Amino acid sequence: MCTYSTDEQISELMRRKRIGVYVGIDPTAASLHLGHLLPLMPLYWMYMHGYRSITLIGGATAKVGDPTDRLQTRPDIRRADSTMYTTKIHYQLKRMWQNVDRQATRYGYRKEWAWNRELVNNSSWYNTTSFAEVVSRLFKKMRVGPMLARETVKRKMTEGDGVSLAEFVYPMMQAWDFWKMFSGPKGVRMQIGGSDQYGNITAGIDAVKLLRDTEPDVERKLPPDLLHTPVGFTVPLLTDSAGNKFGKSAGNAMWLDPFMTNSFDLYGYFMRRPDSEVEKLLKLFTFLPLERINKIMEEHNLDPSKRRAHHAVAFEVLALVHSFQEAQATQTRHKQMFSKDKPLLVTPLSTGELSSYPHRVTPASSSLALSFRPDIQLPESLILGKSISKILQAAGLAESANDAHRLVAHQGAYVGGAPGRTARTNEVMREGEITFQPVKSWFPADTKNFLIDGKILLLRRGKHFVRIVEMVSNEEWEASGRTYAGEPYKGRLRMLREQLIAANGGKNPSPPFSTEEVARVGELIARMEREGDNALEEADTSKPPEIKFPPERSRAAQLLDQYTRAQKLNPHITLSVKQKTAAIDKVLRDARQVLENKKMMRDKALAEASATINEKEIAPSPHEN
Ligand SMILES: Nc1ncnc2c1ncn2[C@@H]1O[C@H](COP(=O)(O)OP(=O)(O)OP(=O)(O)O)[C@@H](O)[C@H]1O
Ligand SMILES: N[C@@H](Cc1ccc(O)cc1)C(=O)O
Repeated sequence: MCTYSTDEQISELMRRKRIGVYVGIDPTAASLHLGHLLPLMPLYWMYMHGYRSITLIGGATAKVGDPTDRLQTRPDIRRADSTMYTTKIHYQLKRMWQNVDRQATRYGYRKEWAWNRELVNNSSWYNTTSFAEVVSRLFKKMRVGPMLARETVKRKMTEGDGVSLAEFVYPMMQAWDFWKMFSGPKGVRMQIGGSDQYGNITAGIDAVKLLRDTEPDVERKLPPDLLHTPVGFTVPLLTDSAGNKFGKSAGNAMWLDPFMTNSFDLYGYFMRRPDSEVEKLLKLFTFLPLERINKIMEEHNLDPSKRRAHHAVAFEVLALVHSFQEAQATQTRHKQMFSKDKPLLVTPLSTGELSSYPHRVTPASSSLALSFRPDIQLPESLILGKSISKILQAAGLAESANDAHRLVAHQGAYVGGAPGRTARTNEVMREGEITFQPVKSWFPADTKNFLIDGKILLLRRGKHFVRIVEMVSNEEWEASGRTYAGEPYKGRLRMLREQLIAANGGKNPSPPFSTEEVARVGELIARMEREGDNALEEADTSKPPEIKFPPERSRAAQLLDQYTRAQKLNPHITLSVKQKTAAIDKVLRDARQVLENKKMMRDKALAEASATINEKEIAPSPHEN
């Protein structure tokens, strides 16, 4: 770790004052990634030791884009995307903060009054600070020479596509954030970042000192002593095997969004790390005390093939990023998959997977928040033509239209827009900032007043369940073959039934699907949603599951029963008809295989039985003669 103040100064500052500390992240992609955890871990540690800890979303800075270590200017982000990224990252950070509390309890830390955390967005001050203020307070005093001498600026100017004025002042925007939180009640004294942020953080420290020392308002002037000294530190960068920084720009990120990198793959990433790295990873990525890490390493070294240390780090990261239950479920699946006794064909649904289905909308459940897909698409005919209750239901935020009505009546649903306004008078929220107002019943035609960039609608149930709805044209929706909850003439039951029949050559399967088969369809569809068509291939390798036939009842009643179960397992299907049919087809093939095996076995058993009978008939009985 590298500090921009001596270690002694920093220790003394932290000993004498509960300083505020922050990590900033620009929402320039739809998710955080593993690399972000590295600066966040020391922030979390400081939180657990009573320092005011702040995660800052760079809603304003993202509009410029940090040029550090880049040769090409970042492409502009469309407003709709930037709203989506900001919202998603906001809720990811929020969920991780909740998990930090849970992990801290697991490790015996007791939450105290001093534990203080905050999630802020720099748009909140950039949208109100005047340009003249920044120019006169900061730009006027900053010297261009040292800024021009920065390696990253020189390289981009000579080897890259040049440096725009906005990019040139980017470090000053970051510095202004530092100053805002340094001089205000947050009392921020420290900024943490990856080692690529060294230049920005040191530039920030210089700027904060300058702003502190040139404060014109005597009432606000802070003394230049240790307690009012900005400091910073950087953490090493997480790199891939070729030494490239892990991140969005390099295109090698392991995303923390389970829909972008599923839990199984995230776990697998840690399982594949070389033995030489794993101890370091345990120290960087977990809250395990050092003695525990030493113990784990001792046990690991006794039999490295068991990869004990790898499992430990993978488990801890998943518990922090997703949830403890998800970590447990993924670990079980991983062990089953790679255990020496052959893998199960159907890995059990994890807690997260099971709770991902909107019929379980219970805002208190954390694992639901994990698998609750925040970004979805819905057609224009719904968004612009139907009531907000219908939209809430279709977005999976309400179980039924009635539930949605109740929700709206009790002001439990929110829509992204300017606070204090109504559907009639709403103004789109300020760029880079995410604000909500309670949903009130309004005419369907008014929903358009909440559309950001003409196509994004933000909806929220309670505090945590957010949906970023992208409105697509009706043609696109039809072509995708998707359905939404409550869509007229497209009940999932009806569609699934039609597809099952279609997959069976136009006839009702005979015998009808068993409960296990229907469950498998549901599971395969859920996995395909997350993993793509690979889910089918993976499941292909071992023997099909044992199928129990349902008791004799009317075939129609049984079918209906099974479709209902399938729907419950996965009512929010966003796969195309083709993909769903493929899943069903696969289950049918397996079922046929089982039937054939059973038939073969039955034939064999019959043949053996008849041979025995024949033998009996032929062999003379001991009593004969
Ligand atoms: N691979 C990584 N290892 C360590 N820290 C990282 C890594 N990637 C990002 N960070 C840190 O996370 C913080 C926020 O980074 P941010 O998302 O704003 O940019 P970024 O991920 O570096 O983006 P890009 O890849 O587009 O440059 C910074 O402190 C940055 O140094
Ligand atoms: N510049 C940082 C993000 C950041 C933005 C604003 C800040 O105040 C701090 C950090 C990065 O791109 O990695």
